[in-house]
Amino acid sequence: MIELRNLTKRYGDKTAVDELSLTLEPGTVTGFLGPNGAGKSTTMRLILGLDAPTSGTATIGGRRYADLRRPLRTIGALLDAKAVHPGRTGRDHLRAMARSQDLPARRVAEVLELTGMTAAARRRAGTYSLGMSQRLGIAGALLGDPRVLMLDEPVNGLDPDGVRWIRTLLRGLAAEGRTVFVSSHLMSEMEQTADRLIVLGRGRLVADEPMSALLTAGGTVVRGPDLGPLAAAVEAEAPGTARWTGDGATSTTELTVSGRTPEEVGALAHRLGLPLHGLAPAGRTLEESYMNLTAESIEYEAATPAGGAR
Ligand SMILES: Nc1ncnc2c1ncn2[C@@H]1O[C@H](COP(=O)(O)OP(=O)(O)OP(=O)(O)O)[C@@H](O)[C@H]1O
Repeated sequence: MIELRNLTKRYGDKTAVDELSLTLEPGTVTGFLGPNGAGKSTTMRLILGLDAPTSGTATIGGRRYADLRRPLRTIGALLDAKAVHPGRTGRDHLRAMARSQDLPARRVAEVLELTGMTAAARRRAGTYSLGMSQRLGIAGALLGDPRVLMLDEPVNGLDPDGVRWIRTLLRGLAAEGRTVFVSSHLMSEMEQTADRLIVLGRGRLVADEPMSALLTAGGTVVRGPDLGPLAAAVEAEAPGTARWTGDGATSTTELTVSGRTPEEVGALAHRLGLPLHGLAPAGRTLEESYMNLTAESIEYEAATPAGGAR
């Protein structure tokens, strides 16, 4: 179990993590999402004691990382797959890790097998592709057979086969009663892997929900050639509930209206005499729910293309 209590990290006047309180439970895969710069990696570094919190605490099974005698037996982590000595073979890297934690050498062969890295184990890590480095990183995280796994973007660089493999692996680890905490930007992947989602925005908790709740989040997506009057009418009645969500690539605009059913939005469009091309409940995919949740907290946003929907 991982517990964060009012965890805060400031770099100068930048607050990377802001009063974050969470409990991550055994037996579940918890997904960690948020826009670039939201503070996900910083949170993970604070849990591993790689950075000191400005205030608040992060504990694993009730103890700070620094107080764990053999940390790899308690928590396995993958933060940066390329943080391996390039001149060392994958096997030597894992052997050194195993020795430092008094783990039996046979465990190295086991995790190499588990991650499909046996054949590449005698090659130098510097020659590995990103996907192979990710696998080696996961092998390292599993080495101590820990009850808690924490992985930062583990599917980054993996081929479709690898993506499916890690999904099955993480689900299996949670089914064994382990605590699995995993960040990703791949919504469709998270939708299939995580039981619970934690969304961070500008260092703060934006949402902490079971996946099932996020996938059935209310609201309506409406599409049509000219939804400006509809957006204005919705905003006049309930400010902050209408949001342009189309990509601006076609002449059809798309509006997401929170807190209203398709029937209500359809009736309003009818009263305004607006033609519609589509009307459907919102939040049916994780990506839609996520975009709604993080709209306010995106720091690094690309400009909408000229003539776009915004
Ligand atoms: N060592 C540091 N010194 C100064 N600022 C930092 C440092 N580490 C992180 N930050 C800042 O803290 C904020 C959070 O960064 P962090 O890397 O935790 O975000 P993230 O959610 O992991 O982003 P991404 O999805 O892009 O990986 C950013 O504004 C970042 O610039």
